[in-house]
Amino acid sequence: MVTIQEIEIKERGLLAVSRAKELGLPILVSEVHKMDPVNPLAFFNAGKELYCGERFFWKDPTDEIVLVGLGISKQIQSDQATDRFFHVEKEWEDFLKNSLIFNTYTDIAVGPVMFGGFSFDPLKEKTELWSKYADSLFHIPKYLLSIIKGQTYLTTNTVCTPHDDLSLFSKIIEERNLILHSLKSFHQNNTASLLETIEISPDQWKESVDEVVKELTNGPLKKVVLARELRLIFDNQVGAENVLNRLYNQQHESFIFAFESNGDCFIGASPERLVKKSGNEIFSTCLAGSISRGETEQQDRLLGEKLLNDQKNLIEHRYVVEMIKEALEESCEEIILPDKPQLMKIRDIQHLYTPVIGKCYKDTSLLQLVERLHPTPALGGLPKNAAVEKIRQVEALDRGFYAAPLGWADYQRNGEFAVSIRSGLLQGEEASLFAGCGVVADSEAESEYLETSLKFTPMLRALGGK
Ligand SMILES: C=C(O[C@H]1C=CC=C(C(=O)O)[C@@H]1O)C(=O)O
Ligand SMILES: [Mg+2]
Repeated sequence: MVTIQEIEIKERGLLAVSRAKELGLPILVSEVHKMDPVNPLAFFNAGKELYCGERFFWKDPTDEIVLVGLGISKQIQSDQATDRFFHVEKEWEDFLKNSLIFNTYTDIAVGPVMFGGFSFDPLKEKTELWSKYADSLFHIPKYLLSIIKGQTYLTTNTVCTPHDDLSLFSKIIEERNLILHSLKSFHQNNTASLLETIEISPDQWKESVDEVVKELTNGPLKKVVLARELRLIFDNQVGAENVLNRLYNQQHESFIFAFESNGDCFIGASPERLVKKSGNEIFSTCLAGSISRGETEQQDRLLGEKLLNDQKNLIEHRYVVEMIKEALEESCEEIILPDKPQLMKIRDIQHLYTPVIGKCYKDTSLLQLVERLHPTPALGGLPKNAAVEKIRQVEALDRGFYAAPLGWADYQRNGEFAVSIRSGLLQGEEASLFAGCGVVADSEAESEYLETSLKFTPMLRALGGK
């Protein structure tokens, strides 16, 4: 268990109270403690009573970084479309400016960390579906569990206003003890059964693929990613912890994420990194081009070989590589990427995959990189702006946070964003699942339709529908 140095916390509290009064501003006090190992799912679950609707979960594919946040000590949110990445970064940096950070550890992703993301397209008309998520939305949690390369840390973030006194810190100690004492291992309880699965306008979607294919043949558009929705109806509230637990066990090779906001939960298992920044090292992923897994080892290998040699999929992939390379070249003094894609095999699907690494210039920020990259042609298309406009016009779906950057940034300018695909939005007794595919001049509506069906599988299974 964590050694809770209550006296120390109160001393720090005094310092914060006097600083907040002196500056007339809210002050963040952030403290990091090392802990014995904690099951991250149990930590998420421990917040069910006190912090339901204010939790997040993140795990990268290698388990190097696992983050679980409970409560909201500060929220950064806006529906502003212009310069949205810049504004989030500015608010984050301003918030950190006067903070008191007590962190003696060198690992990344401990101390003040913001978690959240952006909508796919802030200019698309918002529907009721995504009314609980602002176009830019980040939470700095009250309690952050960070498991970094197997080491466990607990960060406690307290925002102290000029009107607060020391009692604020006594309350925090009490609350924290409550969470730590309620950490018991998580047991799956299946309270919601699937009643109905509704495909949202599949014929209309196929028609839009045909329409886009015609345009692609005549240029200048080269690729447009089109997405659709599957709506699931249950007999009871769908518990985020149950779905998360299943994704964690069933899709462990992916980024696993959950992000609650105002009672809804955006959740998924994405295989695709947008960008990671650790110091000045940059990692990105080109992922586009898909085929199913085989039933036998041999069939699986043949399918993989077919994908590696398939012109339509190679083109779909090449557009992504070209764009990511170009975007990163602007910010990096050096980038390295293989000249041919390899296969990424995950539970239900295999993809063409090209990893990219780079070294960015000293003054490059993570959100600048996110802005340059989003959306890559794996989610938007090529050319970028024309493709996003086309999606805005022809796609019936309100994508919200689907296919958009979701991730974390720490106070030392490190962070990672995945592209939130293979995802769904839990809303009480309903869930909306999203899947899209890269439409190029050689695309056929029926096979793109089947590809999107395959991409629903991981979320469907986690929701008990497979
Ligand atoms: C847009 C999605 O997948 C993208 C990522 C990998 C492969 C893709 C494809 O082959 O079409 C898509 O570009 C999705 O899963 O919703
Ligand atoms: Mg595809």
